[in-house]
Amino acid sequence: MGLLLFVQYATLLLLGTLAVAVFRSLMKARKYPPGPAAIPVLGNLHKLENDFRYNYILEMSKTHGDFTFFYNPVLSVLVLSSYRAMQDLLVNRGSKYSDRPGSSIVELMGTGSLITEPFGPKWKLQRKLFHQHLNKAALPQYWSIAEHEAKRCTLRLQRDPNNWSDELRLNTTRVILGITYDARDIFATDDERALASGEFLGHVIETLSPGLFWVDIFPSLKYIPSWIPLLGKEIKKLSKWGEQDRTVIPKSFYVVKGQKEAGIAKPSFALSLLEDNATDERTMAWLSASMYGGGSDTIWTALQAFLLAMVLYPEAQKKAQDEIERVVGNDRLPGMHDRDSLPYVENLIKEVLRWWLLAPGAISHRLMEDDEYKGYFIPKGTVIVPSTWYDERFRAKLFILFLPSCTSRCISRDEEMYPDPETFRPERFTEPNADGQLPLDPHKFAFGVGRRVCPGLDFGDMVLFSNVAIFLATSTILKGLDENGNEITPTTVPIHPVPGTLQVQNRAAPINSAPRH
Ligand code: HEM
Repeated sequence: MGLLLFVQYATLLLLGTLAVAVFRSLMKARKYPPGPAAIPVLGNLHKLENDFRYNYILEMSKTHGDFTFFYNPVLSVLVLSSYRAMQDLLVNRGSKYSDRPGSSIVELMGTGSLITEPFGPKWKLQRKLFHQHLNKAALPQYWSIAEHEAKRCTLRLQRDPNNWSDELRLNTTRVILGITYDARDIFATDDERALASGEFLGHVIETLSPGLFWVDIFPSLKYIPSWIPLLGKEIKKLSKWGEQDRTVIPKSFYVVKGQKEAGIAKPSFALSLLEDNATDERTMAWLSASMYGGGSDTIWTALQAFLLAMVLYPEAQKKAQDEIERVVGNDRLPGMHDRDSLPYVENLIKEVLRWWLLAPGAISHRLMEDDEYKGYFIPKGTVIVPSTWYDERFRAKLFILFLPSCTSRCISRDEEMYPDPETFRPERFTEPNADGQLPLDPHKFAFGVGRRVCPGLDFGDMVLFSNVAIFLATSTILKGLDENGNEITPTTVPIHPVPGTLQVQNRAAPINSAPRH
């Protein structure tokens, strides 16, 4: 071995030893929250990549308690596994824990949305505008559109249950784009506006997956020329997404603006923003786009979960149908005014939210300053994951990343709170535990916790009720049959059952009758 080579090896060895020593002293000096064992330099975040599965995190939370820390020198992740930890950090320390990852990506793409907006005054204003239109008192104006679409969807499902997933998708798209832009002329899921909104949502989701992009970790990389291998490719991809979204997404908003100027605009969220001159036009356009971003996939998924639960748990379906028949009768459809008189249906909706909620809107937060919790140090910039469920779409490319998909999966499987948690049982919400407490209403976590809690909660819940009540009053969903006449039992994972696995039968209330308002 030449002298030069020897010196090189020796230097490397020295640097390595130094790195390990620095790492060890850092880990010692700072008492990080519990997590799997860390290795020098990489920390332990790489463990998530190996087996970032719901079970793995559940396992971790059993070992480490309410929170598990995945350390890495450039990006750490704190997974919150209990409602208590979420309350402590996201609610009680909301001013520190309400930022989002991904802001440098959004900046690079030149897009926007309430979902990705960094915590601050601009975010606050947008929340206020959202709230003005989607608060509880504002909801009655949307009842008829939600019910109309629920009836339309049910009718189409009765005619062709094979297409159920697309029909539910179309239903939520028409409701959301309907209230946002009065765009009700969407008749298929491949409508340009629906497709563009769906793609935009996909981009938002990826943007929010912490560490999926290097530029999110090192924002100055955005200046890297696109011809540089690997990193340049990332910049190119994000720039292309940005261009695509910027070209298509604001279009619907400007259609409404044109209609307003021509005096032919019908009431919509976008029109109200324009009439109130609520903020600058660009922000209004992206804020309107956030409606679809936040509301479409979430309601769609909850409705799929509802159908799946009805197929797998026919006794729950029957009980809900009996209640509707008893309270509402068979001459008309159930409406929002009936809601308080339908406790079983109400609990069924809670159970849907608990049992299977894949909320792509379940979004991680970013800690804005160093913090200490229960004696542990949590560094500024740590990504806070108030949920612990894996979804393929959020899979990270690099050893440092991943993301959650659902705020509720772990809490929803808390056996103390929800005994036999994998079973769908609406009755559980009427059964007090040994301390006389009823189980936590899943609305309290399925829509997020803290200052960034879903601003579409009441609206989304209203759309869910309309669909569930109208569907159950008019239809029964059954397992489909294979070519030999044998029942097909859809699986719960993945959530989407294959077309052909369901049958929908007409029943009781006539679909064309009106709900009572
Ligand atoms: C079943 C229906 C829905 C579920 C389960 C759901 C769930 C969620 C969750 C878990 C979050 C993240 C909260 C957090 O970061 O802590 C969220 C955020 C959000 N949701 Fe929803 N959502 C639903 C419906 C809707 C609807 C109908 C809209 C709009 C019309 C909407 C708009 C939003 C927006 C804009 C955000 C981001 C808020 C922010 O970052 O400040 N969501 N949602």
